[in-house]
Amino acid sequence: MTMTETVVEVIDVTKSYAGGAGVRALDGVSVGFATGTFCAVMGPSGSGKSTLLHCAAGLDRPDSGRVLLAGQEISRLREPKLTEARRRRVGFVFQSYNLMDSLSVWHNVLLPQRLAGVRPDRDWAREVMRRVGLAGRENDRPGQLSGGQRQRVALARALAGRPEVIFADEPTGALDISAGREVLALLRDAVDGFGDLGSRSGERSGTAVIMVTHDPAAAAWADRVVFLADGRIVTELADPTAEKVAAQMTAVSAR
Ligand SMILES: Nc1ncnc2c1ncn2[C@@H]1O[C@H](COP(=O)(O)OP(=O)(O)OP(=O)(O)O)[C@@H](O)[C@H]1O
Repeated sequence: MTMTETVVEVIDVTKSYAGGAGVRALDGVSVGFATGTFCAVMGPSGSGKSTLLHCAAGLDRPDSGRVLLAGQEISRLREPKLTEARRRRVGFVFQSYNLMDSLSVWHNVLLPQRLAGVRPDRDWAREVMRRVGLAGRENDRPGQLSGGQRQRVALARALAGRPEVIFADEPTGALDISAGREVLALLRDAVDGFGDLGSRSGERSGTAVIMVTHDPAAAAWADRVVFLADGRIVTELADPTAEKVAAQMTAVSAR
């Protein structure tokens, strides 16, 4: 059973930004994210959610503290080793899709592997396209697709590399409720089962998802919600419902 293994471990991380009054965006954050689980990160605007996501994903470097990705300390890695670790283990889904409009859907999905110099696994990429409901749209350009379809391409791109963890920053922020729900259901599926098909060893149950969101209904798809305020983790919730998350957000915002 791999459920209790930790895929991302953030240990006493601090991060400040030079501008303004020297804001401490993260103030000694320690949190672990288990393999094959879905965790939402919530908190008021400016509480440090994106900074946490970026530090945990190796997109940004902490001032102090450590980040372990699948046991490897990425907070100490320099380029190009950091990029390599990210490409090997991590998928990303952003609010604004971040697709290349000049490339077909298919080439967008394969792009991270191409950039990593890995031979793309086309059979798996086709399977992933089917899973996200976009089989047959491979030759379309992103501009021909709806927002929800574009985000599903972004998810296919993330899954195509068989990541151990997908970092999602407001993945439903630009979508209407029904398109958002489809994306959340797919993230849930990726955690619950896509990994069985995608895993090389066959041992792993699914990919982990770490998702920043402002929406209690989106957070309710997760197994666990951690709440940030002023750069610290203040509380967390297991088996969330939208109502419980909204109540906790109100309490956290009133601090
Ligand atoms: N590049 C930057 N330069 C200067 N300050 C920054 C930068 N990025 C974030 N900050 C500051 O760090 C703090 C945490 O920001 P962060 O974006 O992580 O919060 P957040 O919880 O994701 O906010 P939001 O919900 O509004 O996206 C804020 O005070 C923000 O103004």
